[in-house]
Amino acid sequence: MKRDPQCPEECPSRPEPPPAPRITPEPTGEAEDAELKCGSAPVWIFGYGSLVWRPGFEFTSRKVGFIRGYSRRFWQGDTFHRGSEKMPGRVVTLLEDCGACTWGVAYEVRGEQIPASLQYLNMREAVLGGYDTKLVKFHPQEKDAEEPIQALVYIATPQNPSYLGPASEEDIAAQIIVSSGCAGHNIEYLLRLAEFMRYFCPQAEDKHLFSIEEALISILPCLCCTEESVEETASNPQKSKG
Ligand SMILES: N[C@@H](CCC(=O)N[C@@H](CS)C(=O)NCC(=O)O)C(=O)O
Repeated sequence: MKRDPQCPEECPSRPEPPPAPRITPEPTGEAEDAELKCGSAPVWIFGYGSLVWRPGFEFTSRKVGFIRGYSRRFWQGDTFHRGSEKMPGRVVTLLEDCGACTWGVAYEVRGEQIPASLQYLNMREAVLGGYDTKLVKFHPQEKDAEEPIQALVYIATPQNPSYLGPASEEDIAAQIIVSSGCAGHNIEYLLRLAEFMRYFCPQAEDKHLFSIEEALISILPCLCCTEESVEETASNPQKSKG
């Protein structure tokens, strides 16, 4: 399979850093509190799913780029944001995959933004979504970017109770079509991620993502028409089946 040109052919020589300790949003003491709030060091948060188009927290800057050694997969179930207990939706997580790359957005947070963003993401990703935190090396797409940036990433591992694991792209598309939750329809989640990749990372490959989008459009052909029809179908998929 052709690899993304940015990715190494062989596995990265150095193993990834150990998983980040679970970050408690409230600093433990005065010193930590002051450091977090007034510390000059920024924290970078890497998003590769809904975070690329709906971060939901304040940030100082953001960069498009990639992390090595992972593939993005719609293998995490979601019974809150894009699904329900009865009809879980499917959202993305990362699968360790030597030689692969996952493209997304890294957000720089500083000062007061740090505790606020971590508290918000702890609730959205960990408590409601079943994701764990890990530290990874983020490679900005700018050609003149020297060093990779250490970033925090939220990954749903197979051990979390909402993990669904592999399925055919057709079955994943069919599950997405019938799922919606508090944040909106699962169709919107898929299409906005595909739109982000086409617009901001046109050079990147993501066969899994675009195969699911293709399967979804073959089931709901109206989706390839206009933005309005996408909104319309996302809010009322039964009607668009004709
Ligand atoms: N951690 C990934 C995936 C995040 C994700 O999609 N998490 C779900 C939680 S189940 C979410 O935040 N959904 C909000 C939404 O769908 O708008 C990322 O960095 O983007």
